[in-house]
Amino acid sequence: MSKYKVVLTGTTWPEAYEKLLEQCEVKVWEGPGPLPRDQLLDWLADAEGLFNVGHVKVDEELLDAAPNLRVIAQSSVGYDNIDVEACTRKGVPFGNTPGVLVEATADLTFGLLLSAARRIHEGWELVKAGQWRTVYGTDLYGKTLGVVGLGDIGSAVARRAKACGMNIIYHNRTRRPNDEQEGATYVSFDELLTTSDCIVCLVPLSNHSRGMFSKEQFNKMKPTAYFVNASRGPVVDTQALYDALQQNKIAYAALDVTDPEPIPADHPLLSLSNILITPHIGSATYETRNSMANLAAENLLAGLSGKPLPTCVNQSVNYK
Ligand SMILES: NC(=O)C1=CN([C@@H]2O[C@H](COP(=O)(O)OP(=O)(O)OC[C@H]3O[C@@H](n4cnc5c(N)ncnc54)[C@H](O)[C@@H]3O)[C@@H](O)[C@H]2O)C=CC1
Ligand SMILES: O=C(O)C(=O)CO
Repeated sequence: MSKYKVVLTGTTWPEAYEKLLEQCEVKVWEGPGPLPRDQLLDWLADAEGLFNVGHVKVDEELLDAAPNLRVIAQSSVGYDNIDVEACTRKGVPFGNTPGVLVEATADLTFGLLLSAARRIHEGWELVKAGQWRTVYGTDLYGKTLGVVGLGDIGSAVARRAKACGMNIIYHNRTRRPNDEQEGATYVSFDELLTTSDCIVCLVPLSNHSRGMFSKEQFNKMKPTAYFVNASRGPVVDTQALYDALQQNKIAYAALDVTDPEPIPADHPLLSLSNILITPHIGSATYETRNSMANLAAENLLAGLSGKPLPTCVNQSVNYK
């Protein structure tokens, strides 16, 4: 039987790659740097499957350059880089990787909050500089955590925070009865902003959420507030965040995602003392990234063989 023609926008994990090689003839971009757009479009001319390792933009242009494309699989749960409506219109199922990365991302997100609150990273820098002195932070115990975007990951963060004695409030597009049974309280966005001691953002990037944290929102927060963003950088107005931190409108920010991303070393945010930034590593554990790649490979191989994708975003084209 002839092998399926598949394009990988970058290298993936060995276990998943071996699974693909069993059934696919692959073109994989191994660098240096990101896959050039013209090279990708050229490779897609006869491709039946696209395995999107990063967040390469999938739009009309790309879909028109890939007339034989039967499935797109992405090794991430967020898919703001994918024009899902266009994929659906062209009958191309798209699979992401929900679920498998929840605990790892929740660990990192809560770890950012804890490190910011207790200045763990600052203490380590001082020790390395030969300065053994106390660095004061703030308790999490008894404080109010406001989660904006209480979905799979947000709920896992809330579980961690509850175990640390925090009170949980949330604002969401959908109510979460199970989380409310566990003690979370639904509030308006404004009430969350004005009453939270710590705020964690875990919403998908969309036309609704883009820029949802801007000057108006930071001005409503407590001057003692800790702000954590592990969703997508453009959910936050970066200039507004810089101003809020620089003018002490909020106490501290901890980000795993930025806008722009990667953030340049000379960016003004990096000159501030009340911020901590990690390079989009929420799901970056060996176990989790391997699981994500395996699930993406399952999605791709299912689509190539005309079977429903295990985790398909546009279900209307998942069952042809
Ligand atoms: N930093 C990292 O490495 C990672 C970041 N992420 C980001 O986290 C996001 C959330 O992932 P999951 O929890 O798996 O998704 P999810 O779909 O389970 O939860 C998202 C929640 O946000 C809510 N929501 C959507 N728009 C909203 C808005 N405008 N205002 C308030 N709530 C809103 C939804 O109702 C939903 O409950 C992903 O879309 C991705 O952007 C995900 C994994 C890793
Ligand atoms: O899964 C996602 O959406 C990420 O950001 C990377 O894990």
